[in-house]
Amino acid sequence: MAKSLGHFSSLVSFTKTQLSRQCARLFFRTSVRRTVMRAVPSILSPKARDFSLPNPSWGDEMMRLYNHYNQQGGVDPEGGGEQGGRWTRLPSYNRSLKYAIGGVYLSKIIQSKARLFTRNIQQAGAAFEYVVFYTNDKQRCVCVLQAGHLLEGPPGHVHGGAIATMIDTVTGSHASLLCAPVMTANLNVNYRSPIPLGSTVLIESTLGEQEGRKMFVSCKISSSDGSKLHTEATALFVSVGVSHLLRG
Ligand SMILES: CCCCCCCC/C=C\CCCCCCCC(=O)SCCNC(=O)CCNC(=O)[C@H](O)C(C)(C)COP(=O)(O)OP(=O)(O)OC[C@H]1O[C@@H](n2cnc3c(N)ncnc32)[C@H](O)[C@@H]1OP(=O)(O)O
Repeated sequence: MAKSLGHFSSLVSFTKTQLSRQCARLFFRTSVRRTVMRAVPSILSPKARDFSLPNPSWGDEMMRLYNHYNQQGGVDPEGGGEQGGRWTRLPSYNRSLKYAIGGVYLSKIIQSKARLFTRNIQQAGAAFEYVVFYTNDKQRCVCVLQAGHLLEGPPGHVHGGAIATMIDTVTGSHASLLCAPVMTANLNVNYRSPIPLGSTVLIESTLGEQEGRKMFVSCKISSSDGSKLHTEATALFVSVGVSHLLRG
């Protein structure tokens, strides 16, 4: 940690203008894919905790579904063939914006106490316990969510804002796989049936049309056995340049 802080501190002296200029140059020089790959080692530092791995708070259903999707080369039960049918787990940390843009960090965010909204509660199992998997062709993502007791809205059920948060997170992570960074431009949610607090549900995200910087993603939440539809949603993500994030 001290080592990485030392690394960041050498960048702290960047002015906003200098940083914006450098980021813009780097953004155009490198492809987004390469940018993301360069960021991966810093995200995957040995000291960072991956929150999408099992912990003792995970119930039987959460574990069952985790094991189902996590099996190496596990095949999607709905088919999809070799190409789209295998699932890969997406690691998850408590900082979303450790974006390293060709080695230049967003220092004003790094210096803050910012934490990823869905990963900021210490007590395991109290809030959002989830893991996201994506297919090889990146057309689909599935999230297994166990909704903890701190997410209560209506008595005994999950708060609608918490549901929207998870939809934004899953569809946003999905869009980020294809073109990071992205921002949510539009999110439409239809709540069909309440989600019992403590239950485990499946959040499925499907990539729709892509038009330039725009990515349309649809999403549904169903009970873990698929028998009940809880929520349907559509989202629009717009890919942005790093300078957009620095605008403040
Ligand atoms: C190393 C990195 C690794 C990466 C991997 C990360 C892993 C993932 C990690 C953790 C996952 C967490 C995932 C969480 C995800 C959460 C995301 C959020 O919650 S974002 C916060 C809420 N959103 C905002 O605050 C946006 C505010 N709005 C804006 O900033 C702008 O309006 C923006 C960027 C959306 C668009 O602004 P413009 O100036 O860039 O572009 P313009 O020209 O306005 O729009 C572009 C196109 O989009 C359409 N558009 C824009 N907004 C629209 C809207 N609301 N409805 C319909 N169309 C819209 C426009 O009509 C235009 O379309 P035409 O190109 O003309 O066809």
